[in-house]
Amino acid sequence: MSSTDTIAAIATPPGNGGIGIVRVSGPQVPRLAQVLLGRRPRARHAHLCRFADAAGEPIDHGLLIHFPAPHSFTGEHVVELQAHGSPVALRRLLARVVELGARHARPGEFSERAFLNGRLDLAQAEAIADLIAAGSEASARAAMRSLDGVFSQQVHALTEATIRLRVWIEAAIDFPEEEIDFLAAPALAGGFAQLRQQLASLLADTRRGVRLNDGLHVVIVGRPNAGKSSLLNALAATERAIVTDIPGTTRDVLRETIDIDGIALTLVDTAGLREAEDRVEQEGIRRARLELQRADVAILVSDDDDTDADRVLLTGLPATATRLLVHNKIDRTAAAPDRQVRADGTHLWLSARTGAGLALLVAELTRLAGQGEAPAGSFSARARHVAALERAALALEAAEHALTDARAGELAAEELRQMQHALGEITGEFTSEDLLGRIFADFCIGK
Ligand SMILES: Nc1nc2c(ncn2[C@@H]2O[C@H](COP(=O)(O)OP(=O)(O)OP(=O)(O)O)[C@@H](O)[C@H]2O)c(=O)[nH]1
Ligand SMILES: [K+]
Ligand SMILES: [Mg+2]
Repeated sequence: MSSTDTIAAIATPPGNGGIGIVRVSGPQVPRLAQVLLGRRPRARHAHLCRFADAAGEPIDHGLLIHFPAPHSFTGEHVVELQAHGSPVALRRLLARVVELGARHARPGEFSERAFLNGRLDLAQAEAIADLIAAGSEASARAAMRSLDGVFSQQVHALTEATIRLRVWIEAAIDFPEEEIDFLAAPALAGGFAQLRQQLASLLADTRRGVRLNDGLHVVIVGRPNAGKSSLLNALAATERAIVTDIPGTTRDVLRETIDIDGIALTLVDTAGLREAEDRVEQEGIRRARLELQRADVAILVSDDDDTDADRVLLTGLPATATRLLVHNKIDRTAAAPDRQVRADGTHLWLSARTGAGLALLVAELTRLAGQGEAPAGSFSARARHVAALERAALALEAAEHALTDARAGELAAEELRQMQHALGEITGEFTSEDLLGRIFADFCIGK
């Protein structure tokens, strides 16, 4: 699949720097490079070049490197123009390239072409964006492993195993008159068990990969005035959130990222939960509940003034999140900092105002972040990969049921086909334009 148009973009970040690069990809590149250089460039050779506009007026001096198709990042003809990192000069250089027949690239369009030309699969392309966006060393290492194909290889191995099982079942359906009933063979049950285990292990690694990538999502909720914003400020050691003694002070969702042991932790402060009359506050409460659904860790802050209301809030916490129940303002009662693990979650007694007991909470968060601590070989992943693996797990379960409960071989084979499809969505063997559009739109321009 090769594109008919040629794309161009400034590939270096905006601002002034030592070097800036204009990248161009597509069929017009050989002609365009020849015009810029004044002769045919040699492949992968750094030519010193005087870049000039149509009238011959110099734009900058720099290097021109031609990567002929298919040995380039995109798999197409690519030329890189390395100039000085002057935004004005780079814009002029880009304008010159556009004048010569290229068009402005959309965000992620180079990577999209690399994917469409089979230079890398979809999970690898996503890893490029994740590497660029990595906020910690752990996440950068993990993204690099995904870019190297560590994650994709495991998905492929699982796909292969799925296909083997499917072929077995389809063969058994096609030859029902065989002496042996292949659908009841112990080897088949063994194959299912192995596949199930392989999938579960990949799902666990992928979930950790998402956490490495996105960090831990910690959402702070509670009644108005419980001290949620005070707690965010104390943890982040900033005066990020407004704190007043007026209930309903926080109305929007506030985020602050902190780093614990190389894992990024996103702290989210939310509007106090209550029956609000005010429309703005109601909207804040709605957003707070939405945030809660995405939480890895939910911190329910209370000041023990209305324990009935807190009990109601406790039942509203999502089952998927780890619960920490913070009893704030111990300075008012002179109680000592404490930690107790109870049936409904881990309880902590502290004071956001004086900082007493705050270390207990930090230790708790460190422990939770540490669970995501990457063993050697961890790769980065995205929520969409987890969703695909979960769909694969459902299909696998259905296939096994179809076979053991109803001996419905055709149904089982169909479910395994669904499973294979779900796995193929991760690496991009099966995609929709819509999905590709969404993925690459989040990339930077020039990548
Ligand atoms: N004594 C004492 N007061 C505290 C403590 N933490 C917060 N407060 C006070 O409690 C009041 C409310 O604090 P906020 O942090 O604004 O509470 P909130 O939960 O964010 O409130 P809303 O945003 O209105 O829902 C303020 O007057 C704080 O100074 C604490 O540990 N001890
Ligand atoms: K308040
Ligand atoms: Mg607040």
